[in-house]
Amino acid sequence: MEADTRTEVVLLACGSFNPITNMHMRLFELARDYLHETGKYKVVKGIISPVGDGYQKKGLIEAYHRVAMAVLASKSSDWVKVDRWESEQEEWVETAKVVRHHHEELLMSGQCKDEADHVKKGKKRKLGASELGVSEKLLNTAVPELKLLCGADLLESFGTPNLWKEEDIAEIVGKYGLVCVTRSGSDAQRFIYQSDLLWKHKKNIHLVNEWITNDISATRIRRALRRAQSVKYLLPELVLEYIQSHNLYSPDSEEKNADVILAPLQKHANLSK
Ligand SMILES: Nc1ncnc2c1ncn2[C@@H]1O[C@H](COP(=O)(O)OP(=O)(O)OP(=O)(O)O)[C@@H](O)[C@H]1O
Ligand SMILES: NC(=O)c1ccc[n+]([C@@H]2O[C@H](COP(=O)(O)O)[C@@H](O)[C@H]2O)c1
Ligand SMILES: [Zn+2]
Repeated sequence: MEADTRTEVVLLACGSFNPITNMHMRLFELARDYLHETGKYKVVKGIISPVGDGYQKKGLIEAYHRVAMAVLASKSSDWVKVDRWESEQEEWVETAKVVRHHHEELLMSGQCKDEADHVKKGKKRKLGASELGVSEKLLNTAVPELKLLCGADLLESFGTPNLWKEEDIAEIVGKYGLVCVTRSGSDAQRFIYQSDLLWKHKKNIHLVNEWITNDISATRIRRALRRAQSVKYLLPELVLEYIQSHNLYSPDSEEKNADVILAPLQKHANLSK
């Protein structure tokens, strides 16, 4: 049998997930199909990372509810999991830092696996310098690549003044890579063409076309809920039951952070002063 030479990939999606929708789950499926069809990649895991309360977006309900709903949504997937780390940070964390955190986690788990393999095979001993070199090389080849998964609106938000730091964008697209799913109202291709930085790293930006267009948005779902309109079939049934049993999304909850400036805008505006 031929060895599988495809590069393993972990997909990380950052966002409010306020609440998580069927489209959020579909992003992962679309991205995986796309990467598999290139013949070069094998997607091994998807991570949903809900943003922390410190993001201070208007209408953003508590992280523990958003995480709980994401966990319920991920029950229907055997490869997409929720990670709480970002949601548990008191202050808002730049996405580049979140990506870095997960990359470190991947490196660590690679190390542990290596360590575990040695223990399993009764090889628990100190490695010599030359062996260490070999084992480090093995380690590097074994660690999957981490890519940020997003919709085209998030990519286009790179152009909003004071929202993203140039060096963060450069790190995300240059060092890790982006998988971006088309979204109606956005023109990702044109946006990449118009940005020198994104153009430079275009090989690292995978644009995925959603042919079965479906512009479900969390904002519209919250709006329908406030108006007591049905949102059935737009989000997982378990998520809908959770929303109903906890009475989430009311006119009051939509007013949360109404008078507050979004954390990245606050942070980066202060830096540029
Ligand atoms: N219908 C969609 N098509 C493509 N990408 C999407 C879609 N809905 C969400 N995304 C992507 O999912 C990620 C998380 O999005 P987010 O939590 O902001 O959801 P949203 O539906 O855009 O919510 P909101 O309306 O509150 O902004 C982002 O990268 C966003 O671009
Ligand atoms: N500079 C940055 O790192 C930066 C700026 C704006 C949004 N984001 C992230 O993008 C995502 C956007 O989510 P929303 O579309 O729900 O606002 C969040 O995860 C947020 O943390 C990152
Ligand atoms: Zn959004």
